[in-house]
Formats: sequence, C-alpha cells, structure tokens
Amino acid sequence: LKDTDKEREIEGKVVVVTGGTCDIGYAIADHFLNNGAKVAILLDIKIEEGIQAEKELNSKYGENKAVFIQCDVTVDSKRLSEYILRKFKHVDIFVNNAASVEENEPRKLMLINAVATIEWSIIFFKHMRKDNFRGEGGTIINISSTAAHNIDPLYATYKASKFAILGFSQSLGHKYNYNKYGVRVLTLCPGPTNTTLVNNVYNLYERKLVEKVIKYYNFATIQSSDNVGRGAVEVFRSSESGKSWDIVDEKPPVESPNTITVMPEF
Ligand SMILES: NC(=O)C1=CN([C@@H]2O[C@H](COP(=O)(O)OP(=O)(O)OC[C@H]3O[C@@H](n4cnc5c(N)ncnc54)[C@H](O)[C@@H]3O)[C@@H](O)[C@H]2O)C=CC1
Ligand SMILES: CCCCC/C=C\C=C\C(=O)C/C=C\C/C=C\CCCC(=O)O
Repeated sequence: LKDTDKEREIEGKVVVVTGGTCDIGYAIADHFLNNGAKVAILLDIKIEEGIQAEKELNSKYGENKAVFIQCDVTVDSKRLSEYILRKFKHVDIFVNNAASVEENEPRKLMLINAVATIEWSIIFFKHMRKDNFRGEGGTIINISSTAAHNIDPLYATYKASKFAILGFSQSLGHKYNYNKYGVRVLTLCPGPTNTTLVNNVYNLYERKLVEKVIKYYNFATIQSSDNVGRGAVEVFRSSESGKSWDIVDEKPPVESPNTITVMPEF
C-alpha cells in the first residue's frame, strides 16, 4: 500500500471524537466504527450521556469498541492526551467536534470552539508527525460550519469561532506542512443539522429572522447527524490535506467555496 492509501484506511484505527456522545459527534464515531475502526474514544463533558453512548456503541459493535472518557476540552488537553497515549499507544484520527452556541458567554464559547480545537490539534499533530520519534502520521478532522462562509445578523461569536477553525485547519493542513510532516488536516462544514445545538436558534432569535436567513442561503432541509457521520467517512477516504468540505441538505460532501457570502441589508 502507498502511504496515502494507508492513511485513508479505517480498518484497525484508533479514533478520538470530542463532544462524541450525541448528535454529530456520536454519528461520526458510529460511522468510523461501522467502517472497521479499532476503537472510538468519546471525550465529552456530559457523564450520563457518555455512559449511555458507550453502552449503545458497544452493544452495536462489540465490547470495548467505544470508550467514554469524561473531559472538559478547555482544561483537560494535557492530562487526557497523555492518558490516552499511555493507554492506547497511538491515535490515528482526532476529531475536534465539541462546541457551544452560548452567545451570552463569549469567552467560554471561544475557548470551547476555537482555542480547544487549536490546542488539541497541535498536541495530536505533534504526536502524529512522521518526523517525530515513532510518528506514524494520521488525520485531524476539525468541525467548522457553513456559518464560516456567511456574514449575516445571527450568532456573531459562534461565527467568529467557526471562521477561526476553518482558517486554522486549512493553514495547518496546507500542502507544504503535509509534505513536511505527513499529517493530514481536514475541515468539515455541516449546514443546518437536527441536533440539540441547532434547536437553540429559536430561543435566541425571532423565528421570522431565522426563516429569512434559511431562505437566503437556500437550505432545502435540516439534515440528519447521520448524514454528517457518513460524509466524514467519505471525506476521510478521499480528501487531500488542507481541504474543507460542506455537508448540507442530506447530500454527500462537496468542496467548500473559498468565498464569503454577505447577506445584504433587508
Ligand atoms: N447542528 C448543526 O446544525 C451544526 C453543527 N455544527 C458543528 O458540529 C459540531 C457538533 O454539533 P452538534 O452535534 O450540533 O452539537 P451538540 O450540542 O448536540 O453536541 C456538542 C457536544 O459537545 C459537548 N461539549 C460541549 N462543551 C464541551 C466541553 N467543554 N468539553 C467537552 N465536550 C463538550 C456537548 O456535551 C455535546 O455532547 C459542533 O462543532 C457544531 O458547531 C456545524 C454546522 C451545523
Ligand atoms: C434552524 C436553522 C438556522 C439556520 C442555521 C444555518 C446554519 C447553521 C450552522 C450551524 O453551525 C448551526 C449551529 C447553530 C446555529 C448557529 C449559527 C447559525 C448561523 C447561520 C449562518 O449564518 O449560516
């Protein structure tokens, strides 16, 4: 097998997913296990959901296929990355998925969505680097959003965090870095997806305004988390480093536009 073929194989790989106990994160773990991953490690702040998610995935795929570790991504990166590497020896795929949409707690939102994503990416990039002692390469997948392509009146801080993730991931995953270090960095930009997080929108903004935004961007549907999980596996199997992929409207991934749409005044 060529290096790129090995890198794109899922069979036998160790996958870590932050915010992996529900919705999009859970669907990503589920699809990687379904395609032969050795183990999915779910890092999440929510204990009960974590125990439940581990149980469900183990009854679907077999004992010890899923491991829940309680984690606050904003404080636990050093302690838990060391623990994971001691216990599992190597991580092949690291997915930064955990997020907040709490606009009234901007510092916390930026710490979870942007700072933690950057810190965990750097830790596992170093671990995977092929020029490091025993570095075997690997893939980091960062979850941004179609909100990172748009300027409109909604979710200014959340958008800032998703713009940050997209810019960071495309730069870290740039072909130059990939050729030098052998670590792939990919970005996913899901569109509206039926999860706890998106259902928050109507608590914060008038229905009329949200409907205008949805209409402006021509979203046809609020897709399932399952479609994002499926898309993550498809992108993992086919994408070069540094690319970003939109997953929208229950359809397969398409490469993200390198443009920003500004919604006019209305
Ligand atoms: N739902 C949607 O329409 C879209 C979601 N996304 C992105 O997809 C990702 C997943 O979103 P959803 O599944 O919708 O969200 P969700 O709110 O359903 O799940 C997020 C998970 O992150 C965990 N989490 C939050 N703070 C944490 C912390 N400090 N430490 C550890 N875990 C923490 C939560 O406990 C939860 O399990 C996020 O990055 C989100 O921004 C992107 C585009 C659209
Ligand atoms: C009910 C759907 C509202 C429109 C949602 C559109 C895209 C959602 C992207 C997300 O990342 C979803 C997460 C929470 C809502 C946050 C931002 C909506 C911003 C919409 C946009 O400008 O693209």
